[in-house]
Amino acid sequence: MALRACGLIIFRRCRPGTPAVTADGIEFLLLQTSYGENHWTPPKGHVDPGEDDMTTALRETKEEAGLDPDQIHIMEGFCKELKYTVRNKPKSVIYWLAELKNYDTPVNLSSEHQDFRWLGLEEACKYSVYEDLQDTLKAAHRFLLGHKMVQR
Ligand SMILES: Nc1nc2c(ncn2[C@@H]2O[C@H](COP(=O)(O)OP(=O)(O)OP(=O)(O)OP(=O)(O)OC[C@H]3O[C@@H](n4cnc5c(=O)[nH]c(N)nc54)[C@H](O)[C@@H]3O)[C@@H](O)[C@H]2O)c(=O)[nH]1
Repeated sequence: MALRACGLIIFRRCRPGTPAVTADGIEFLLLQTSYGENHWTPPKGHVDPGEDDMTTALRETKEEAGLDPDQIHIMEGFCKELKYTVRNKPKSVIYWLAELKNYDTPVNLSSEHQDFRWLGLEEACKYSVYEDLQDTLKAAHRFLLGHKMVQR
């Protein structure tokens, strides 16, 4: 059976009236593992037995980034599944998209990660290296640009 993991692509938008760090004001959160290849991904992790996918995504976001469900807003209509192979086993990762409500909310890492960055799309794609994750970030970015009118 395929390994299954779920997570959240967390983004934040610059505060109105302050200079944007990126051209469009959108920044994505990536975490760097403290083990293995020290790779960068959004917060995510394995689904525990009996756990539903969204519960996993929220739990891992809390454990890995220190962000509570009430500090983020899940964007309706965006969900992507990535399929890749880890140690010769198929793995499926489901990502939803979530906005950090307050730009200044601090990120608190667990021992599983050694660093984090808020990055514009171009930089986020450089850090994430995997083509499928890059495509997912680009899709999330396109989705957000289409949602400009409902910016909260
Ligand atoms: N010491 C040590 N310990 C480890 C290691 N490994 C795990 N632990 C322990 O496991 C716990 C983590 O548990 P959770 O948090 O529940 O799970 P996940 O978040 O799912 O975490 P993983 O890191 O297992 O899974 P991936 O991120 O999927 O990376 C696996 C490989 O897949 C590739 N890869 C990654 N992302 C993409 C992508 O988007 N696209 C593509 N195409 N490929 C991608 C890349 O080649 C990468 O090397 C930790 O606490 C550790 O104790 C390790 O090597 N050494």
